[in-house]
Amino acid sequence: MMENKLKCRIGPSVLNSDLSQLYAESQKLLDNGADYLHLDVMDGNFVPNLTFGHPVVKCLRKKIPNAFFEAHMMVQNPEQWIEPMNNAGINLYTFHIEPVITDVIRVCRKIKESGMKVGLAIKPGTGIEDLRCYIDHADVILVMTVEPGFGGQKFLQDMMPKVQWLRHNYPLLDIEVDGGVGLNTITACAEAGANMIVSGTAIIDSIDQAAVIASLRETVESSIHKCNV
Ligand SMILES: O=C(CO)[C@H](O)[C@H](O)COP(=O)(O)O
Ligand SMILES: [Fe+2]
Repeated sequence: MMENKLKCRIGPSVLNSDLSQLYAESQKLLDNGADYLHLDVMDGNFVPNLTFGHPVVKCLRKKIPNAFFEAHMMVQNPEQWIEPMNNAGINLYTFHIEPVITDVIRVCRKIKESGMKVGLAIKPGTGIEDLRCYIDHADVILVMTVEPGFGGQKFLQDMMPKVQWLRHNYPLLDIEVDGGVGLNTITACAEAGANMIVSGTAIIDSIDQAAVIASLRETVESSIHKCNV
C-alpha cells in the first residue's frame, strides 16, 4: 500500500454488524465508500472472544472478488494461519507482535512469501520500543486504540503519541488505528498522523454510512494534505 504519497484509506470493521448477513453487510460498506474491509479474527486465546476464521473469509471472498481484505489476526499463533488466510483471499495479514516477539521477522517473511502484505499490530500496553526494530519489515503498522477483543469500546486517546512518533519518524508509512474510532475521535487520529482508519460501530450503527465514511475521509485527507505538501 505504501506509495510516494500518503493515501487515506477507510476500512470498516464488520465485527459488530449482523454477522448472519456478512456478505450483505460487507457489500453495503463497500457501496458506501469503504476502501477495504477489516476482518477481525479472534481465537478465544490471545483475546477472550471468538469470531470467524478462514472458511468464512473464503466464502466472503467468493461473493466479493475484488475488494481489498485485511485480516486483523488476534490470535496466539499467527504463523499457523498464514497459508489458510492467503488461500482464502486475504490481501493484508495483520498480526500482533506480543505472542511472537522472538519470531516476528520470520512470520513477516512467511507472509510476504505467500504474497500478502504484512501488518504489525500492537496492543495498548505495548510500547513503540518493542515494535521499533520490526517496522522496516512491515507494510502497515496498526496501533490499537482499545484493548483488542471487542467492538464498541472507548477510544484510548493516550495511544496518540505512538502514532505521532511513527508519523514523525516514518513520513510515508501506512499507519492504521483501530478501536473506538468515529466522528468524535477521528480528528485526534488524523492530527497524530494515522492514514488507515478502522471504524466499526461508528459506521455500522449509523443510519447514513456513506456520510460517516465521507466525513472520516475528509478529516484524514485534510491532515494528510499538510504532510504531502
Ligand atoms: O479489533 C477490533 C477489536 O479488537 C475491532 O476492529 C475494533 O474494535 C472496531 O470496532 P469499534 O470501532 O466498534 O471499536
Ligand atoms: Fe480490528
